[in-house]
Amino acid sequence: MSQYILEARGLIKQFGGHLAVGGVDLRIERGHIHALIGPNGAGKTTVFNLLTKFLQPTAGTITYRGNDITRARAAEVARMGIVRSFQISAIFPHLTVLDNLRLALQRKLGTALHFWRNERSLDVLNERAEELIAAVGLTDYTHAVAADLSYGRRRALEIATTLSLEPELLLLDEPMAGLGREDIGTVSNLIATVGERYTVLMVEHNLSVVAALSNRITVMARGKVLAEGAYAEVSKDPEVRAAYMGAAHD
Ligand SMILES: Nc1ncnc2c1ncn2[C@@H]1O[C@H](COP(=O)(O)OP(=O)(O)OP(=O)(O)O)[C@@H](O)[C@H]1O
Repeated sequence: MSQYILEARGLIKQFGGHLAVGGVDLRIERGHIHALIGPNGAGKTTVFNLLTKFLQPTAGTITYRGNDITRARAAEVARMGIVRSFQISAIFPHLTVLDNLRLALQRKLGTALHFWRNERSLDVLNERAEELIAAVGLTDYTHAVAADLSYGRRRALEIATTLSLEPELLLLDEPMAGLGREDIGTVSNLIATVGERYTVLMVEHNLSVVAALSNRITVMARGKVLAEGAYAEVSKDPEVRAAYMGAAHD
């Protein structure tokens, strides 16, 4: 078994005449929290869209657990265990935390019509929902309505609904976006915990969070990979500093 759960080679995405991703190689090691960073417009979201098959690459290959998924469909790769948070795991604001989880689990089982007839399967569902709620630290909020939760707890709920799909590779799209300082600490700790069980690839602009959480980072600028490695090394790279970190820290 390769140490890399996902490998992208020579990824290119052209939008009309615009080269959004211009030949990106990316390797995600199993068990790592890997961050994809770079200034606005670098191509990070486009890479996420290519990996999750929301977009088809103009050229290049993507291999997941040794399988070529370059031409696979989004639903297929999700079933294979590449699950993206925040875009697809919409939560229902008027439902409780428990009901959001039950719904997410029910969707996954695809037994919407028959499910509620069988009380035992309902119990199994409740048990799993409660496990997931505990895993993201929301047990005290099990019966709270999602809309009443703080932003940080809502994000925790989003992570729980994503985990309900049993991912192997979890893609987090700017998990700190819109959070206040206190919530950043909570969600950051949660990602660290989640990272003990799952491989994580995250796009994140908050460099302190990236520095604290990531085993490895890839820096993109203008559609290309500028550098890759541990945060401590990469953050010293003059080219990276000039393109991104220097600008962010000055
Ligand atoms: N659907 C599209 N059609 C045309 N151009 C696009 C499309 N999606 C992205 N682009 C362009 O591709 C480039 C890369 O965009 P992308 O959103 O991937 O960058 P990003 O690194 O995620 O930026 P940000 O940090 O601001 O989210 C940008 O110039 C953007 O305008």
